[in-house]
Amino acid sequence: MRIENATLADGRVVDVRVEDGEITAVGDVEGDTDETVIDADGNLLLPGAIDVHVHFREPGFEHKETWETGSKSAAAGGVTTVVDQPNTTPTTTTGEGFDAKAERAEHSLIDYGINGGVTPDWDPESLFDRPLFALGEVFLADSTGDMGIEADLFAEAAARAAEAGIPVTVHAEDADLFDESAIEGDLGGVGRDANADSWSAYRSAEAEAVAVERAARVGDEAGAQIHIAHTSTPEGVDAARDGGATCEVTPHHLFLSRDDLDELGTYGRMNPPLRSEARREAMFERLAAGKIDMVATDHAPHTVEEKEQSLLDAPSGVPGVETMVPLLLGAAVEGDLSLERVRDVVATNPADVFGLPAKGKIEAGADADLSLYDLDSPREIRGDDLHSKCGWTPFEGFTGVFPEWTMVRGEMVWDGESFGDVAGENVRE
Ligand SMILES: NC(=O)N[C@@H](CC(=O)O)C(=O)O
Ligand SMILES: [Zn+2]
Ligand SMILES: [Zn+2]
Repeated sequence: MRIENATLADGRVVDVRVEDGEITAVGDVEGDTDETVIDADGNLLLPGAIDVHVHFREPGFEHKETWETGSKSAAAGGVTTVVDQPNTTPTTTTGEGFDAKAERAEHSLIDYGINGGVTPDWDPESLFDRPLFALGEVFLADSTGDMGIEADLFAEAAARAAEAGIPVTVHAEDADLFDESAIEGDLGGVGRDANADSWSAYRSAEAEAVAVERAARVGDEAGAQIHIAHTSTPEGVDAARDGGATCEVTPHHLFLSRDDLDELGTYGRMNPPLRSEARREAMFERLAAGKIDMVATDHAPHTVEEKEQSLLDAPSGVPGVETMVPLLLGAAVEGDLSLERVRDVVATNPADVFGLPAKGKIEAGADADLSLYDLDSPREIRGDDLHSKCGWTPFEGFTGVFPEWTMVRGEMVWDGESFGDVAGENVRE
């Protein structure tokens, strides 16, 4: 197969040859009359995005998402590799738990990694026996699934991960610094009528910075590679960098703030919570300046029915895997971010940090995980148009640039209208 006349993020206009699922040449590629030709029409060709933080909910919560619906949503948003988190039922904290998830993951249309989690009753021996992507997300405070652990168990987990040579992804919030008084009294009605700003006051910014600092220090002492999940504050990002850890930011912490909670209500409840507009801007600046390693979505779908409850009863989390690249490209079109930066934070850097040499780049020898974008055709984001099972988005009405098509290892998984019959593979096997 030959992709003709594609513009890369660095501005080069090239042809790309794809053979047996791999990129074999980039540049002026000799024409071959026998092969399939895809005309890129001068549009932007990006390496498939790698989202190292999704919750595809299977096994256990198939009413929220499945590997099939989650991976379709990802593909339609230009994501070709995802990493799933352990707060499913059973939890991915034992070899058996891993196997149960691996069986479901065979329904994925895109490539994937499976993280192993830590709970007091985990079984590190059998868990580390499996092809883990990373240890994580390790919850230092309770979130969906109530998998928060104590300090000594975290230290033990970091030591074991160091021994096994795998990174540790940490959900860093310190529950001792949560402000319980913020969630007392009248928190409004259900759904969009709830006072979700209380959630942001409750799970304080300080609780993140302190936990990040500790995670980096404990990881350093254990000799473990620490990656901080969903940093939501500039203080958290700076603490990660100072402590020698890498970090990710979610699209919702880049594009939404406490100012949006009036409208979002419980649909804007997530952990860590939305922050002030000033902190959101500071996060965006750090991303643009190369101080945040990657964007990862923390795609955490819950149904409308579940969100239509009081602030304390509605579960935490928002979907996002399909809108990550579209929103970032929308920002690039506005001049807020360079295209190379978008490429780096969604593909190149996650591949580097997590050791995926065949992924995240457009060059000979890499997997042909690719997406094509027409930057002249941004469109309005609407929950109804997206493919997650949950059926809603916190970015309703925002503008995004969606892919014309997406391929995984040379196979068309999304052609802009329908999904191909592609079998995703575990990137660690
Ligand atoms: N982020 C969230 O608010 N929720 C996530 C769990 C998590 O990542 O903390 C979920 O699984 O629903
Ligand atoms: Zn988390
Ligand atoms: Zn998460």
